Amino acid sequence: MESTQNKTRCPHSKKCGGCQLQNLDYKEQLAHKERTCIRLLGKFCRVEPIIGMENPYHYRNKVQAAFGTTRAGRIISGIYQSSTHNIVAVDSCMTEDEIADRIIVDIRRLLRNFKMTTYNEVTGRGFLRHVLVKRGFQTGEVMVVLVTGTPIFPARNNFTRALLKLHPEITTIIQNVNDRYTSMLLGQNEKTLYGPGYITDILCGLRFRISAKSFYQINPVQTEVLYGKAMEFAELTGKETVIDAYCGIGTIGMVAAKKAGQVLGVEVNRDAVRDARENAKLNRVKNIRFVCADAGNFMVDMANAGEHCDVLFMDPPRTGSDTAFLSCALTLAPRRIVYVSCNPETLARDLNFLTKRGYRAEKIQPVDMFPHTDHVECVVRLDKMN
Ligand SMILES: C[S@@+](CC[C@H](N)C(=O)[O-])C[C@H]1O[C@@H](n2cnc3c(N)ncnc32)[C@H](O)[C@@H]1O
Repeated sequence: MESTQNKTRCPHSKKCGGCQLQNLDYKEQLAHKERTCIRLLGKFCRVEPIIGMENPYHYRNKVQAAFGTTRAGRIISGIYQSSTHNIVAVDSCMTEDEIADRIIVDIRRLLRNFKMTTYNEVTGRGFLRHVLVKRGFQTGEVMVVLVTGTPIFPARNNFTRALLKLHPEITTIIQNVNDRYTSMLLGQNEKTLYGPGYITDILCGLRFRISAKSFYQINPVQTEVLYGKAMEFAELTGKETVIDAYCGIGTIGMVAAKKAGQVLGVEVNRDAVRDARENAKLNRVKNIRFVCADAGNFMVDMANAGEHCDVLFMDPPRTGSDTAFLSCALTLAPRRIVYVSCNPETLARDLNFLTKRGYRAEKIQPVDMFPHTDHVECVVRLDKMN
């Protein structure tokens, strides 16, 4: 009988805790996720077989590493041990982009060469806290964000030059200052040290600009599968008024705009909305506009103004949506809701609300966006009952 152990079992797994399913082979992981979806969502309608990846390794286009110094004075970089601020030294990870991992290792080496320090969260002293790397898998463009505890960057130009010499594939370098005692990775202030301050990537045939603080799906291969299902479920004919709620940089709305009358995107993150507006221009999409607002407040305003919507796409964060949003969605009464979710538990809660108030779940499609972890993405089609 074939072993159920994953052949590339990770040496850091016990301390890191990020890949909860890495001891199962990939087929078993998919079966496990499918069972979770059926347990949580099966009461709403049939759950389709999960769509997995052909190559479920190094799929993450966004990699972040915490930097610190051991008691012996050695600089380390890696991942926080789950639920702690202890850094587990990791140079490569089976889920992360390999180019991004190599850049982070070289930044660590450069710190030593430049005699630069790492930030100490307890004393509030020191320089480098985190490094964030984002790579456009289609374009090859690479963003490096150096998150520092202080705005003062002594050897800035020489450091930037040395990094670019080692990694000419880097297209932009940003310094982000985060001097607060917080678990948030990025601070408010950022300064572009090299390049345009953003990268672009191509998804579903469209080009998207991505800033440091904007959300972009971390597995672009499966995102195309996910969005493909979302569009299939929406069954747009070219005439509809569509809302893309929690729209990020406008990806779902822009794909939908090709087949809709008009699209309105709403997103709370200002940088993401700026990206979304630029993305509409970049792709010459004229039938879309974006509003920077809390999605719940936006829906209340839409409902109060008696606005109309045929199809509502919603893709909230892991916490799911809220009652203000869902109640006003009922008032707007779109004939179809396409709900994209990265958390089947909050999805079940929100489906419970909607299916008790006039909507029926017609299709549920799990997509594996996060191999080796226990996270699973789903797209659901809900139709309004007459
Ligand atoms: C899971 S992401 C989805 C983004 C986009 N649909 C995509 O596929 O790339 C959720 C987005 O919701 C935004 N968000 C979180 N809370 C929000 C709120 N209360 N109102 C509007 N947007 C919110 C986040 O900034 C993030 O961009």
